[in-house]
Amino acid sequence: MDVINFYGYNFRWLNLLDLAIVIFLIIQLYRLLKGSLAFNIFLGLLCIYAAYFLVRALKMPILTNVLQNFINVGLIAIIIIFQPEIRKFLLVLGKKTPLSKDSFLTKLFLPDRFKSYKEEEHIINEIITAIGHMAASQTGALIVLATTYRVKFDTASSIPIDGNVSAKLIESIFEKNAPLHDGALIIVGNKILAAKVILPLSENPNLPTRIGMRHRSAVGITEHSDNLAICVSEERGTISYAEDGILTQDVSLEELKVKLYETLVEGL
Ligand SMILES: Nc1ncnc2c1ncn2[C@@H]1O[C@H](COP(=O)(O)OP(=O)(O)OP(=O)(O)O)[C@@H](O)[C@H]1O
Repeated sequence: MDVINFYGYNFRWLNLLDLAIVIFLIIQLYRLLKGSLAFNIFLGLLCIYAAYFLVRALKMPILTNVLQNFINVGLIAIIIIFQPEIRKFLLVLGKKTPLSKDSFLTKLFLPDRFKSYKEEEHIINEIITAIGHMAASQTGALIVLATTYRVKFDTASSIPIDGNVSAKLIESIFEKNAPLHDGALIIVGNKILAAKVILPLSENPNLPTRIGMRHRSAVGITEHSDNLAICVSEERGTISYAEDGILTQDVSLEELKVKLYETLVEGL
């Protein structure tokens, strides 16, 4: 009953489900890796798997043996090589579980679901004021808002601040001749944690070629962690933000405000 006959081959429904799940996982992996350097490694691994099945079907014992051993050791290599991508995949998966912070169940049963968001609104207003002034005066800036996970950065080159978020403080840090204006400013909760932070540069070859290091590092810091990075271009005075490795350029202050609400208020 549960066996299907297809051109003389017998399949069970579970075999089809098995195949569908594998195809689904390969498509998800493809979407996750597309555009990154890891994508070429992924294609290389797929070729090795295809070669393995081919030589096995052709009954070539030595090559089958060699490729089989390579695949066995390869599993550990895959975990090491794809560690950032696996992290990102699990992060996305975790966001969609019934107990994640933005799930319906969590919002329903969270004891402080009616709390007011005065503090977050204050932070948003201060950031928007600073970004507005810096965009108008074409002052280059890069701000990272670390949301769920503590952002990891090179503490050796950065300067710890630990000050309350305020427009004046942000603007004075990015003042063109100020000693801390280079690099990124990190905000965690209601605190400016550090300035002059060097961020990892994105290696995504699909980013627009005209963007420089500031925008590329904004993308880089959001590729493997749950952060929002905001840039003001010194060259053009435009505002952009990066999230999940995607750069949205030339946004208005209103659009940025909506994004900040989504990140700091709705994401709670
Ligand atoms: N890895 C990095 N991490 C943080 N900030 C960086 C990094 N690399 C460069 N920057 C910042 O970017 C500035 C240089 O920006 P660059 O002109 O290359 O980029 P851009 O994206 O074209 O920005 P803009 O439009 O403001 O010119 C540097 O002065 C420094 O403050």
